[in-house]
Amino acid sequence: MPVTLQDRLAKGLAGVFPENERPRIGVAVSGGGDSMALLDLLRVAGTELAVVSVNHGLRAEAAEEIALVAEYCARFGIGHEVLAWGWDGRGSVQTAARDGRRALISDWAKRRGIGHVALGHTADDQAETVLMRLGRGSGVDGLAAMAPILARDGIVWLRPLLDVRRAELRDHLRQAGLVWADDPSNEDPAYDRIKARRALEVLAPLGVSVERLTRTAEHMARARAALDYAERQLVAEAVTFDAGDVVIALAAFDAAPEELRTRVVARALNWVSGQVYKPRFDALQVALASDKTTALHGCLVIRKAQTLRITREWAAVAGVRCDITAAWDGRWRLDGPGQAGLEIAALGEAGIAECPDWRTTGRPRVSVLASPAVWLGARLVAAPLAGRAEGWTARIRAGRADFF
Ligand SMILES: Nc1ncnc2c1ncn2[C@@H]1O[C@H](COP(=O)(O)OP(=O)(O)OP(=O)(O)O)[C@@H](O)[C@H]1O
Repeated sequence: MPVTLQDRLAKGLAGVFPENERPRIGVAVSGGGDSMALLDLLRVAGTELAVVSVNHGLRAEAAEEIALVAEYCARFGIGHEVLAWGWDGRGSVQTAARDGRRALISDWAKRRGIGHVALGHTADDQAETVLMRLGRGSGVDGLAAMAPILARDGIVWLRPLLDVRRAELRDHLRQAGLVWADDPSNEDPAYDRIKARRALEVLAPLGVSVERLTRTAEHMARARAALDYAERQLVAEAVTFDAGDVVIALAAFDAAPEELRTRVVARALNWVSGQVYKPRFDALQVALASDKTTALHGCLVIRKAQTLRITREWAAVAGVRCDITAAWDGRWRLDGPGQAGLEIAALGEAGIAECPDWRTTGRPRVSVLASPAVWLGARLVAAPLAGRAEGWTARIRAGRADFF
């Protein structure tokens, strides 16, 4: 029996939900061919759906394209919502639109109690992504390209059509007598994605194809899973958490391969700084090779005889101030005898001068300087991580639990 698109969709969704559970899922549909086909395939499969479209307000035709989605949903009695996005003029418009769409859709899903949202990315998108990333010199993570299942922004994103060719979805739409919109920017050679599409044709004599590049992505995803596994073992062996710092025991660390060492330190830098973007690889290599303290990614990497300590850089938090009830630097909460007007700010030079016992913490001075303290205006009230608690305690997100 031939394998149908329905079978391949089912394969793309295999294992996402427990056997007898078929919750309502969200589908992000632009009115383009890929997501319209995804919508139709999911509906025919009997999935309970809620559909969302985002109007980026960038092209006059967007409203008409979304009207196609609305018509489809009305015809089949499926709930459909349109969310509007506006550009604040910052950064690249494409990146801002994509990030904005992601945030709007995930918020929408959470509001509606929807845990999963399906996207219409195809094998062609995946292959183009691999090629673009090759062009940027990406490593294993980048070449693993788009994940079929990804928990992010508080929901799970699904890409059940990553194995299906764009042309097959167009055929499906034609056979089903459905209309879709072709976004004219999908032909604009100014975009990297379109350049990648053309490059694929040029590289065909070398044997490069969508099938082979998607296979590369799958292979890289497996390699990444193996690296994750090894990284967790190294963390279990070598990493401890000390008042918001990450401390790496060099005995176990130095014996590990370079790829694992850089991954662990990159993760530690993100955990301490709260940044989501990874530190630059070359800067990371410099920091790891140095026997001195290095500033990187809003942190200090401090090498001692037996340990590598990653601590918050005081300069990066010197201006960070918040109300006593808020999370300071995105990760610290302070509890104690409250009074009006208290704020949290870094201890800093002014504060440490008033904490004669800071050495009892056993932590380096630079780490203590960047620790959260309670202030009333310019007066230091308490410094729970610098030996001057005054009834205050400092809490941080769980260490090992959310390191990964
Ligand atoms: N404006 C939008 N509103 C809702 N979902 C969208 C929108 N744009 C993209 N998506 C979702 O993200 C997926 C990938 O979008 P992208 O623009 O990269 O691909 P595309 O090839 O243009 O897809 P499509 O043909 O479905 O628009 C789409 O398949 C769809 O699920």
